[in-house]
Amino acid sequence: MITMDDIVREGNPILRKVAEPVELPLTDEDKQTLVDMLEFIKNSQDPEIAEKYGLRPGVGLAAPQIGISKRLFAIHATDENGNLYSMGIANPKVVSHSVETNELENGEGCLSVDRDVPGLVPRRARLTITGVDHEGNDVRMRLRGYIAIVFQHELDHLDGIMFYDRIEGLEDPFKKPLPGFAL
Ligand SMILES: OCN(O)CCCc1ccccc1
Ligand code: NI
Repeated sequence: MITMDDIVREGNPILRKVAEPVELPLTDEDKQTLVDMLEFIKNSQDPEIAEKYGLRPGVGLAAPQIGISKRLFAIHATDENGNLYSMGIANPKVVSHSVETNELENGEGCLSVDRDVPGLVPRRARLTITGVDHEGNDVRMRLRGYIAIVFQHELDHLDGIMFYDRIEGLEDPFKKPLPGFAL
């Protein structure tokens, strides 16, 4: 089972890589990765299991966070209407999105970030994504509200983007100092 020891923390370059698409149909290995990530997220939300194994609760997990630079992530989250999204997705693609943005009023966090980084994280209010789920089925989902935000947090991980990169006016804490002559 995946535990916090398997979760890569900020500073590890894998979190800044653009992850590779996976071959289709899904290999058994990639299916297992999605199943393992989904199991971790469910475990992290179970008070007993989370307590027993010291898991930090999360609603999503992207493969780069467990050291696998592939376009795979898993989500186990309930939206404002009580709809549960519990799935693994391979090669997710945003096929359309709103101009309108939305953000969680308390900002975001990340299992790969062991510190609080306050600030609003602007995200698309609505988006349509396609992909392949952990059972190999094609999926197409129109997302809005909380679940749209969760999906975008995970999608960003596949492109090497961390939530704090999107906080207005926050200098990227890991930006390399520019050579002397640059402003
Ligand atoms: O990448 C997953 N992760 O680090 C766990 C937290 C996910 C998450 C947290 C706040 C808002 C959206 C998504
Ligand atoms: Ni994250």
